[in-house]
Amino acid sequence: MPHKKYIHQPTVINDLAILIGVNLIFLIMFIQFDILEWAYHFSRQHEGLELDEWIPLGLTVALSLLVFSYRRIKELGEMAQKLEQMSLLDLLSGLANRRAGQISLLSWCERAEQSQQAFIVYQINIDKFSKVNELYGQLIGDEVIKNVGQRLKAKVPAAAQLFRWLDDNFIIVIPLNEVDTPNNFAYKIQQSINNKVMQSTLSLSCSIAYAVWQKGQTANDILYEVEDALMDIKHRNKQRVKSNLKDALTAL
Ligand SMILES: Nc1nc2c(ncn2[C@@H]2O[C@H](COP(=O)(O)OP(=O)(O)OP(=O)(O)O)[C@@H](O)[C@H]2O)c(=O)[nH]1
Repeated sequence: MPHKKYIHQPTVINDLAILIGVNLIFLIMFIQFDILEWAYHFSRQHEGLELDEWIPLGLTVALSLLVFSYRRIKELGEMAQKLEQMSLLDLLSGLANRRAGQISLLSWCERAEQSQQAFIVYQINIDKFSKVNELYGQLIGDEVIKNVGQRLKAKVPAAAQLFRWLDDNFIIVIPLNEVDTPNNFAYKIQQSINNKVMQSTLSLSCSIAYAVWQKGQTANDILYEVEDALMDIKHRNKQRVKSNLKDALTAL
């Protein structure tokens, strides 16, 4: 059975109210005009119409339609659930996508605000990825993205989350207490990517920026911060790690 969030509650309440109202009117009519008694006599007087067969048949058809509708509603709910899951997945890498990340970051900020437990957002960008496409073709480029995604996944602990953000960018959100030092974690990630890819001659490197959540920061604030840091190192130099660590630690 799909989760109740996939059932549109206001229309359910509306429809139930209408059904109850209509059935109450029928009930009053049945009592007022002795409908069953009348139907019984009518069917006796008009044996040829076979009403004693048609009426029970009508009831079983109504019951069947009820079961049929219930099963279709259930199917629709399950489909909505699957569509929602698909809308949160990046089809190429199989990782959670940017939409999932944006939704999830809101909860990270909310939880951090309540518990004062900081977290870190890392943004990882493959250096000169467009060259991979140019030299080896888009399909190999796709394989590289998948491969990098798998390497990152292997480095991400259960308490953290990994997203394919955009193009050749990935985001990792991790509680601050899950890393020995934020820089070390960044270097570990960098090492796992700065390698030959898929046993080929193709070698990759990446740039990483990170921002430590500070009290009062919204999801957008921290995303701007990490993106800004990444742009900065991309413009200056590749294969670097940049962060707001000093500011964040003093603010905690
Ligand atoms: N094969 C493949 N390529 C993609 C995909 N998504 C984005 N790209 C390509 O990734 C490239 C991203 O390149 P850019 O962000 O411009 O820069 P870059 O070449 O990585 O250079 P720097 O970021 O400056 O190091 C573009 O050429 C996009 O066409 C994808 O899903 N598959």
